[in-house]
Amino acid sequence: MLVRNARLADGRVRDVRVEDTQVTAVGTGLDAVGEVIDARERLLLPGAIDVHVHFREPGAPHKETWRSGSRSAAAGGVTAVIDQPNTDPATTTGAAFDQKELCAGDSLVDYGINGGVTESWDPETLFDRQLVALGEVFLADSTGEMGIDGDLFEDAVHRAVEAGVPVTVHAEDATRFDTDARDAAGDGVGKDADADAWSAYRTPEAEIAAVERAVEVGADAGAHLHVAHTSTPEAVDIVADAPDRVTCEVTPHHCLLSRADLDELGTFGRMNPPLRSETRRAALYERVVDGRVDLVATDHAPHTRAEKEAPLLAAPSGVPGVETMVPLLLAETRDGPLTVERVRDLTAAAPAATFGLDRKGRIEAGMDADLALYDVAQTRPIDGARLHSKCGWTPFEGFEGVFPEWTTVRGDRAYDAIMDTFGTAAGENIG
Ligand SMILES: NC(=O)N[C@@H](CC(=O)O)C(=O)O
Ligand SMILES: [Zn+2]
Ligand SMILES: [Zn+2]
Repeated sequence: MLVRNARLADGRVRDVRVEDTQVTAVGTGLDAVGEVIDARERLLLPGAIDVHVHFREPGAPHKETWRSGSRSAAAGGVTAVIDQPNTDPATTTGAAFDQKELCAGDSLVDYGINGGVTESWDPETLFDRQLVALGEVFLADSTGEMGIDGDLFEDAVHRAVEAGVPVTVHAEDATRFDTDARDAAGDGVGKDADADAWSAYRTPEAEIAAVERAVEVGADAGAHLHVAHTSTPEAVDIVADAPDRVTCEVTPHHCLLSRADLDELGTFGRMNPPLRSETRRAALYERVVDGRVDLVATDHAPHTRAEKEAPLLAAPSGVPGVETMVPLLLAETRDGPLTVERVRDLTAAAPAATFGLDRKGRIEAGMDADLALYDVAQTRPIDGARLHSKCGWTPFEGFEGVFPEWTTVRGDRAYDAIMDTFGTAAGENIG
């Protein structure tokens, strides 16, 4: 196929030739091969790589399956995902890894699988598999109750260094949570709940202290340490001041939502780490814009509406996001502070570089033909009912988004917006 006259993120207008699974040329006036797609006035981006998703299989297919989650990804311009280990069973042994890999066979997009750490993990068999990273390693309980203590964390980091894999960490220190604030939560349900109590409970200091400690452990061990879903500017600054092999990600929800939105969101806005003050949100987003933050990832954590329609302390933590990440960020290039190049780097080039995915993240000859085409002039309000995740809702209801016209995974059409249809191609393990 030949994508003719596409605008690339840096503003150049180029033809992009795709043969079989790869981009074979980027240039002007290229000879046609196969189908020719007129991409004039359209933006062509490398498929985004979401390094932090929870696709829920095995264990909770009523929340999400590899099929539904990967459709949601493709419809949002995401062509590869990395799945986290808090499934059931947790991905803490070789056998559990194999079980997840079977489920991931249903994925429409490429995928990596991370390995998890609990008291009962089996590092021997786990490191025998093709992990992308160890993690997210939970330093405090979140969905799946996989919080571990400091000694086990140090041990796990050392083993990861021996195995040559990065460590992704969920950094919150539960000893610094404000349990009185949690216990003061009323019994309102769903949108009527006092969800701000969750933000008061899981304090900024709990994240800052845990990131400080994790970075120390990682640096001492010579690890590649990646801090998941950093939600405070202070934590980003600790990572930015650490050696090069310490990296961090920030989610769209921590950039675009704050405690001020919790009246509206109620328990649908409960997640870990929680939404922060408007002041911290703005300072965090500033760091995403100026390059102190390495990359954006969604922490796509779907739970059903019925599960979220509960009192604050009974509702599960987490929000979906894999389908809305690139659309929201591209909308922010129209009237917000981001440039299209920065969006490309945050969602594709940097995730690929951080996790060593050599054939992904850039549009160049020899790279996988993971592509998404956008008309940045066209935004539409995000509507939870039209998204493809099983959960059927979004914390970004009504926000403007720039959605892809189509997405390809290694040269195959994975998503076509005109008919809202999906391809049949199978995603591959990139671990
Ligand atoms: N972020 C969340 O609030 N929840 C995540 C787990 C996690 O990333 O902590 C989930 O799996 O539901
Ligand atoms: Zn987490
Ligand atoms: Zn997560």
